[in-house]
Amino acid sequence: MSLHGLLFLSPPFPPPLFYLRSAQKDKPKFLHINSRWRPPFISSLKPTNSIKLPLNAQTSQTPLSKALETLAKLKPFLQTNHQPILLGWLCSSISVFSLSQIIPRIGSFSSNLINIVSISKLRDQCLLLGVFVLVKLVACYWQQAFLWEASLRTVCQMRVFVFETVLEKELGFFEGNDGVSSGDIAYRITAEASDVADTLFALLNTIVPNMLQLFAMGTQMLVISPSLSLISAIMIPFMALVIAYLGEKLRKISKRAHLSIATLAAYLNEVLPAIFFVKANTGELSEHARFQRLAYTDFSRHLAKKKMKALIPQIIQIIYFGVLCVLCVGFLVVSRGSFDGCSMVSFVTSLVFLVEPIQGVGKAYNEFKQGEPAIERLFDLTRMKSKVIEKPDAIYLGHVKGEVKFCDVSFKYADNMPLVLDGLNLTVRAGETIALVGPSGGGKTTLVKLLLRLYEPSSGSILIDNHNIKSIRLESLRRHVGLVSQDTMLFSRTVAENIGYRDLMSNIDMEKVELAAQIANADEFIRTLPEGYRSQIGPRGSLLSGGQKQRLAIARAVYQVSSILVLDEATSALDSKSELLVRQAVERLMENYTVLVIAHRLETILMADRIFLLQNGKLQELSRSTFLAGHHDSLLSAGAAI
Ligand SMILES: Nc1ncnc2c1ncn2[C@@H]1O[C@H](COP(=O)(O)OP(=O)(O)OP(=O)(O)O)[C@@H](O)[C@H]1O
Repeated sequence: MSLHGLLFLSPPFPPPLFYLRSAQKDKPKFLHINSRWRPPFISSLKPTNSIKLPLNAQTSQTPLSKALETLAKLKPFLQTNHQPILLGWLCSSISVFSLSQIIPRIGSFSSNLINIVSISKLRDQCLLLGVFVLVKLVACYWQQAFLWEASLRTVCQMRVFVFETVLEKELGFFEGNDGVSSGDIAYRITAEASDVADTLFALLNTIVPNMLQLFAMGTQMLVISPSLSLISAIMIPFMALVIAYLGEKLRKISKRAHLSIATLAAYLNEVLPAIFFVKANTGELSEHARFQRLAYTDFSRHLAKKKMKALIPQIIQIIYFGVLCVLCVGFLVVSRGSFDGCSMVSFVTSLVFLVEPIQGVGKAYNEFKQGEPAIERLFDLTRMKSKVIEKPDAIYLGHVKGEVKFCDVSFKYADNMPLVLDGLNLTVRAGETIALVGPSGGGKTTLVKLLLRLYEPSSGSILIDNHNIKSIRLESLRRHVGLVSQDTMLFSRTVAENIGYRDLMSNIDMEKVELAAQIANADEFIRTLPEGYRSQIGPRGSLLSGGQKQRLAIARAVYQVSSILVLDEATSALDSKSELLVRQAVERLMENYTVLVIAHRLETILMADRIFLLQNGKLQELSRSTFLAGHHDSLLSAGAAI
């Protein structure tokens, strides 16, 4: 496996809102970069790591405990946004109050209109009615505006929190050891988080206004007929049971729909970046068939979800009105004569207005059940603690000479997997260059991952200048170990931003950028680009040639002023001129750094001070003559890294 995996899900370049874990680890803060747009709430976003989530739930839960657990996850985020929520609810009570004033006024206004009372009285009534209508409309607008702000802000904070947690995960999480593909992660944080915003809005926009209406209409019914109100009230727990049952069904169907769309997104994420390969191998037909299958699965699952959503309100209405009619008719027959027609009309009118909020609550509950899988899947990403943990007393290394020691290092990717490295020992002196060769799958890349502390060794230790890397701050360690990976990971940014990637959050030093480019033999071609160092290089550096990409990657490693460089030499063949330029750049690096090179070219191997063969988890030093005499050919036939 190549180093491609190391950067497979590299963080995207700063979005408008960017969360920085600064050098002072305990003081995270939000920064805004290159963005004119600034959401009004952003200044009040709380640092996300101040949010404490409840512990994850256990298996075998009832729907209610599951719902409560989901709400508990949202609670800390909602609490930080209590202000717009309360303002929204205040507006909703003003709106309900206005409605309660409008309805009787419309009645008396229309009767006055028919009976032609004085014009001035009609005008006053009309004005008052107009004021209440206006207040209701304005309150209704602000209710929705505040509640949308609360929902979207909550989701924005959740996204930042989840992304921060995802970034802190060890590499294994992204390499699929936990079964989550990068496309799936992206889908959860983008589209599914938007679903959560809709769910939150539905909940917040329903609870208080509907409760108020329920209360107002319930009081009116109680005044008209307490016994008939009691009969109607009996229906509520029964209806709650029906709604809960159907809601649980909807949750399961929604979860399947979420999974199918996430699979579709993950598939596209995998196949579109590989379109070059697909076309070169005329794979369009098979990819089309695969996409069609996935799209059809998604279609059928979403259709099932929509049908269920449409069915639920109908079932609720049929049951509610059916049972209520039977009960009311029975009551009227029993209490014949004691209930006049006018009271009956008022009672039924109130009942109709009472059913509306009950249905609203049912709808909101179903929205919640529909959004619950999205919330679960989003927070699932925050589970599983990284095994690579920075010690609280980890030290910051200002300068290192560059001596690297592997002491008895063993490693396997999972308990049920074979050892990739088996009691490996290696000492690289400061300033020395060693070439690592060996058969494909021999563990060369794994060795590098351990040095960068992207994984933890199963046993043994790795030292840099006699400091165990476990006792060094991760940021400091990775600043001292520069990496030029086989698959040069470049981003859709300018040349300067790609070279000065380390300093994107502060100021990129242009002098250093140019110097690094000169060392990497890249300066010349960069100056021929339309805007020089400010030229955009396209997605993944698509506007550059293979050799130019490699030199840019080398320049990036040089820029970071590492003492130790890991070079995973690209296997892709370059034309002889490009190859010479890259080799010259590598030679320059070898003069100033401790270099571990996973070498694929004979010239590079021969440039190294020492050559090591990594095979069956063990390391064996080869003299130049031994290598040339025997191993060169045998390694080539075994598909080795030369
Ligand atoms: N994330 C992973 N999870 C499980 N196994 C892995 C993972 N990454 C690599 N392996 C396995 O570990 C072994 C060593 O892989 P590694 O990538 O270190 O080899 P390599 O020597 O760099 O190979 P190549 O020269 O082909 O790039 C291989 O058998 C590989 O299948």
